[in-house]
Amino acid sequence: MSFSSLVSDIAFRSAERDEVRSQVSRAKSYASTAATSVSIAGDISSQLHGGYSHPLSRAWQAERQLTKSMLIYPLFISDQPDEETLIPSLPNQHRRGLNKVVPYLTPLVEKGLKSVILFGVPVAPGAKDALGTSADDPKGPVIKAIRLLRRTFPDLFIVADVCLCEYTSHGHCGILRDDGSLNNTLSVDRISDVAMAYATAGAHCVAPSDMNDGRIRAIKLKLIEAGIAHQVVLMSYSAKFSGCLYGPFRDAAGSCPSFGDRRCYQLPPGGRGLARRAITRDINEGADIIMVKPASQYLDIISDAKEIGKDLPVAAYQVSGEYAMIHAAAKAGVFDLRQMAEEATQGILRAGASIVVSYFTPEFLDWLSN
Ligand SMILES: NCc1[nH]cc(CCC(=O)O)c1CC(=O)O
Ligand SMILES: [Zn+2]
Ligand SMILES: [Zn+2]
Repeated sequence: MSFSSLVSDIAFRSAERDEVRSQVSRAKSYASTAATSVSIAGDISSQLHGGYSHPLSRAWQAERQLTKSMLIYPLFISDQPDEETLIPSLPNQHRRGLNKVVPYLTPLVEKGLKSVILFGVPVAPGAKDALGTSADDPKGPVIKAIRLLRRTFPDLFIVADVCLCEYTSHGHCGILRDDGSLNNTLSVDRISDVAMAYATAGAHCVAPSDMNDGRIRAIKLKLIEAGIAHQVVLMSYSAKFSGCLYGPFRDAAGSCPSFGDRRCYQLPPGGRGLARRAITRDINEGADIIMVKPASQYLDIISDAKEIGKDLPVAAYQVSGEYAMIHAAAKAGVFDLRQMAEEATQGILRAGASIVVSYFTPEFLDWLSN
């Protein structure tokens, strides 16, 4: 150290010491009058930095820390057993046939993967019709995958997404009337049959994402009637908003509607009140878990869900568009991928979720220690 820098260092230190001394004396005099003065007490409590000066004390600031058991990983199961196709708009994610799924999952399960959610992708010609018949085909990809995964990975928690859009020729999430609108009664009947087929095949959890009115009640009643309600979790996509964030998923699942859109059954992005009503309704109809989707654009809805359903776990689906956006921005040098993935997830947990459906799950298995 040169003489001049030593001098300035000493000067700095003594200035620092003076500052500390004056802080202490200020704090003492404030403390003696604190009982009578709110603003003075406020000055003492303005000293926050000490509370999070260590990595551990920083971690303690979060109500919930992400752990591997909070993550559900979405899988696209093709009806072509040997298929393994990269989905261009969904970085690093593939459509896989049954023969490719187990080799892919084995190392992930070893790293602590706890749960997957299954989406069927029928690509065989003629696999789609107006009623979505292939959704609960016992030889279809989802039912076969449920059985295979239960057998191969006894500790893996299997969620089956329940919807018709991947299986209908028109790509809508239910059965249509002649005028192209959803026939709610027929749709609910069909959706609840599909949920039952997945539950009987061994899914630990069925998750209807169709947004037809009354499907939670219908599914719960069928589960009760069949005597399996005690062993199947019913997770409702209660607050599912329409918008532009499902694009890559629709590429992956081939479920883009052939006409119209999903605005009549998915919620309008501004519909906070409607979301609250849907959440309340689904709780009353027997949902065990409430899901909000998308996640980062709807953090207020996640927090509403936690407030309305105090006694239920809340799940958030960080959807394909959110995931693709983070990848694109990271690639453009806007931020570091890992840091953003962690920050987005932290926001989702902070809002009130304790379950996160995320395409980042394989990365988190590497990044997390528990
Ligand atoms: N009912 C279909 C369904 N189930 C899950 C997603 C979206 C998941 C994602 O974007 O990652 C969708 C898309 C949609 O409603 O079009
Ligand atoms: Zn679906
Ligand atoms: Zn659907």
